[in-house]
Amino acid sequence: MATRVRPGNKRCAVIGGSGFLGRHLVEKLLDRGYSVSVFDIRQSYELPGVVFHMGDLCDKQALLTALKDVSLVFHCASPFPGSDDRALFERVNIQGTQTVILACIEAGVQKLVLTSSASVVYEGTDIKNGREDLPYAKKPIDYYTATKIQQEKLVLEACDQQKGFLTVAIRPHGIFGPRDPQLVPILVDTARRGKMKFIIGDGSNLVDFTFVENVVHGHILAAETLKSNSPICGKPYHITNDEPVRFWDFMSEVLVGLGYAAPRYHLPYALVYGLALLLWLLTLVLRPFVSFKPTFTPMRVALAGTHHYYSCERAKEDMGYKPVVSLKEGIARTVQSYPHLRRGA
Ligand SMILES: NC(=O)C1=CN([C@@H]2O[C@H](COP(=O)(O)OP(=O)(O)OC[C@H]3O[C@@H](n4cnc5c(N)ncnc54)[C@H](OP(=O)(O)O)[C@@H]3O)[C@@H](O)[C@H]2O)C=CC1
Ligand SMILES: CC(C)=CCC[C@@H](C)[C@H]1CC[C@H]2C3=C(CC[C@]12C)[C@@]1(C)CCC(=O)C[C@@H]1CC3
Repeated sequence: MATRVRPGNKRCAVIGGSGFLGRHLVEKLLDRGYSVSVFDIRQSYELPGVVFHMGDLCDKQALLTALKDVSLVFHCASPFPGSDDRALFERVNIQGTQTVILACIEAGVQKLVLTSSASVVYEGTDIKNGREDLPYAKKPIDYYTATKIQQEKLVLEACDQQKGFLTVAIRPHGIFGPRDPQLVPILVDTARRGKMKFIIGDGSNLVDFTFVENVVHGHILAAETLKSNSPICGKPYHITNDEPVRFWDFMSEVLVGLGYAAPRYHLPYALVYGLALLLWLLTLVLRPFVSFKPTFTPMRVALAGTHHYYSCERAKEDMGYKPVVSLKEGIARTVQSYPHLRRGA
C-alpha cells in the first residue's frame, strides 16, 4: 500500500536513464543535488551517486524496487522510433506506461514527468508556431507516434490532486546534442553514401531542433514547478530551442561542421514525396520475398520538407522556461563531440 514519500525528498528515478536524453537528465540532476536511481533495460555508464536498476518497465515488481523512497519520477524510456515492431511499441509505450503509473501510485511517488513528443499533433503537413491546444493527430506519422499519443493521454489523465499524485508531459522536438544516436549519425551515414546532395522543396521550411540541455532544463523546471494547484498539473508543454530554423540550413551547418558538403540541388517536394510513397508501396508488395529499408520514407520526406515548429509560450508563462543554450552554441558543441563522424575519420 502507498506510504507517501516525504515531500522535499531529493531522491528521484529516471526510467530510461541509460538513453541519450535520460543520461543528460541524470547528469544535470546530480549537479542540482538530487540522488538518482536509473531504471532501464540496459546500463550504459557508471556515475557516482547513481544507483542502477536493470529491468523492463512492464515489470511492476522490478519498478517497485527501484521506486522505493522516491518522490519524483521521470519517464523517458521508449523503444527506438525507427523500429517497425508495432507490438513492442504497444507493449512498452502503452501497457508499460500504465504499469509505470500504477507502480508510482503504489510506491507513494508524488510527481511523474513524462517525456512525450511534439509530434503527437503532426500529420505530415505544415505546423507553424503550434500551441499545445492543437488536437492530437488523427493520422500520426508512424506507429511509434500513435503510441506516444496514447502514452501522453494515460499520464495526463492519471493526474489526481486529491490523491497527491501529480503529472505533467514535456513535448520536445528534434532533440540533438552530444551522444545522440540518431539525428547526426543518420545524417552522416546519408552523406557518406553520397545521398545528401538534394534539398527537398525550396528549402524555406522552418523546423524546431532542440539542444538536449534545453530539454533537460524543461524537465527539471516542470518537476520543480509541479505542486498542488500549480497550473501545470495534468498538462502538456512544448519545450524547444524557441529558434525555428530552416531544416536544410540546420542540416547544412552540421554537415559542413563535420567536413561534408552541404546539399545544393533542389527537387520538388511533391515529386520526392510521390517517389517515396511508391518505394514504400513497393517494399510492402515485395516484403514476402525481399526485405529492405529505404532512406526516403514518406514520413522522412514530410519531416524534411514541411514546416513543423511549436510555440513554448505556455512553458514560459507557467514555469518560466527559457532555453539555456542557443542553437548556434548547441550545434558547435554537437559537431565538436563527434570526432569519429568527421569526413575522413
Ligand atoms: N530523440 C528525439 O529527438 C526525441 C525523443 N523523444 C522522446 O524522448 C524520450 C527519450 O528519447 P531518447 O533519449 O532519444 O531515446 P533512447 O533510445 O536514447 O533512450 C531510451 C532508453 O529507454 C530504454 N528502454 C527501452 N525500452 C525499455 C523498457 N521496456 N524498459 C526500460 N527501459 C527501456 C532504452 O533501451 P534500449 O536502447 O536498449 O532500447 C534506452 O536506454 C523517449 O520517450 C522519446 O520518445 C521525443 C521527441 C524527440
Ligand atoms: C525535427 C525532427 C523531428 C527531427 C527528427 C530527426 C529525424 C527524423 C531526421 C534527422 C536526420 C533527418 C534526415 C532526413 C529525414 C529526417 C531525419 C531522419 C532525410 C532522410 C530526408 C531526405 C534526405 O534528403 C536525406 C535526409 C537525411 C537526414
